[in-house]
Order: sequence, then C-alpha cells, then structure tokens
Amino acid sequence: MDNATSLADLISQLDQGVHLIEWQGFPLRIVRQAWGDLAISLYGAQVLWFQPAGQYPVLWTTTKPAPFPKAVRGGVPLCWPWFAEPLEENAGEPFHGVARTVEWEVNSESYNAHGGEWLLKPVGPIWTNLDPAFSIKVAGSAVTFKLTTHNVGEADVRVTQALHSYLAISSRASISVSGLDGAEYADKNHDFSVFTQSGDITVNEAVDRIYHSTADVYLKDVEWQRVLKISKKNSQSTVVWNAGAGAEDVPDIGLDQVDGYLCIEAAKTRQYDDMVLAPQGKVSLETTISVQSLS
Ligand SMILES: O=P(O)(O)OC[C@H]1O[C@@H](O)[C@H](O)[C@@H](O)[C@@H]1O
Repeated sequence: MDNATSLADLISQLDQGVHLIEWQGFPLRIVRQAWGDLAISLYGAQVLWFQPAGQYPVLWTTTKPAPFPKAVRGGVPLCWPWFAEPLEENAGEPFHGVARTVEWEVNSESYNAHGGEWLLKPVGPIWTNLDPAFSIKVAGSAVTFKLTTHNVGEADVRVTQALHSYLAISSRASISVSGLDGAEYADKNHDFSVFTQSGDITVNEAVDRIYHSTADVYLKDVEWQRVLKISKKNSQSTVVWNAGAGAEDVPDIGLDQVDGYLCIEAAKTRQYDDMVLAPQGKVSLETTISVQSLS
C-alpha cells in the first residue's frame, strides 16, 4: 500500500469485512459492511472514519497526518482525562490529555447488516486511579460514542474531557450551525471573554469557542444537502473549532484542508462542567451524530 494513500482511498480498495491494516504508521481496524464504513485507530481508540453507505463521510480526517507517535488529526480524538490545558495538578502534561497517544484494544465487537458495537479499553493503565472505556455504536447512518471514566482509587479526581469530533463539510461557505442561539460562550480567540450567541453560527474566520449548552446542534450543509444532528449526554459544554487562516501553521491541516471540517465537540470543560469524580464514581460522556437529508 502506498504510504501516502489517503484514508478514503485505502478504504475504498478494501472488500466488505473487517481488516486490520496499517495506515501511515497507525494500526487501524476497518469495518466495511452494508451500512457503510468505519475505521478505528487502536492508537488512541480514535474513530477516524464513518461513512454511511452511499453518503458523504460524516467525519473528516487529514490526508497528511503528523508522523507517529503524534495523534492523527481527524475523526474523534479522545481528550482525556482533561480537555485543553492540563489541570494545575498535572502541569507539564500534554494538551488534551494522554488517551489519544496510547495503545488501546478492542475488547468486544459485534456487527450485522444494520450496525454494530465496539468496546475499547487501553492496553494498560494510562492514568493514576482512572480507568476509561470507550464504546462505538453504529445504527444505520447514526453513530454514538461513549467515553466512561471509573475512579478506581481512594481520592477525588478532577476530570474534564471531550469527544473532539471533526465533522466533514463540503466547505465553510456552505454550512451553518443552529441550536446554540442565546447560549453563552467563552471565546478562546478573544482571551476567553464571554459572549452570547445570536442566531446561527457561520464560519468565515477562525472560530474556537466553548458554548455553555446541553442542546442538540444541527450542522446544515447546503452543498451536500444534508444536516448532521449532534446530540449529547452529560455535557454542559459544546466546543466549536476551525483553525481558519491559522491552519497555515498547522502542517496536518494546511490551507488546502481547512475548508473540509468543523469540530463540534461534546465536552466537559473546567468552564462549565462539574469536575470532581469521587472514589468508585463513574462518569460518562456521550454523543450521537446522525444524518438527515435536506431534500
Ligand atoms: O492541535 P490539538 O491539540 O489537537 O488541538 C486542536 C484544537 O482543539 C480544540 O478543541 C481547541 O478548542 C483548540 O484550541 C485546539 O487548537
């Protein structure tokens, strides 16, 4: 396989079934079934691709990932056990946590012509006293991601997190995002100053905002004649991010790819979500992305 093959091309060359394959240095489990295609990277338990049969891809993944061991940019990176900068007690640790750059394994897998379910666990412990699990459920053209955290220690642990979904779009000019009208947001591009959303979101320049909201969000794409509905559970924060002109300095996006995605992330942030997980406590963060036709 040509090492520079895009993920889309690689998948399209495979037969129906389940394939264990390396793509650009990353170990993938690729599932092709009557309902469509799913690619999971075991590095980070990162779903890199979901494309219902006969439809445009739901998730975007870069065609030029940074070399392993950096996380692939795209799909649904798990930001865990913190979102964005590490909490004070973890100073010096990586941005967006440690889950996306460790090895995971598939603990169970089942699928049929209509969907499937996968459960992943890290190969070994990845963070003191916290035990994560990640499940993926496909039902027709909808996919649900659920990240569960169990405090197996004897002390409170502060956690934040995100399901950092990179959603595929035809172009930024063709999309609008509804569902957040009236919501307060902290704007990272303006020193986290707080504003209130008025109307739909359009993306004409860099956007990096944490919305205080539990609402369903709708990403309408006129060119692709579809709406992606993003719903979630146990999350007070919805992050909306596109690098804008700043993509020029991000080699695994670049100005040639920045028009292909918008991140809409179900998150638990220090800004808007309760953070303490008590001993033996469990918390789950869940999001479902479903496709609706515009025509
Ligand atoms: O480059 P990373 O670490 O994957 O982060 C990408 C982006 O992730 C978003 O969730 C953040 O709001 C952005 O500020 C950040 O730039």
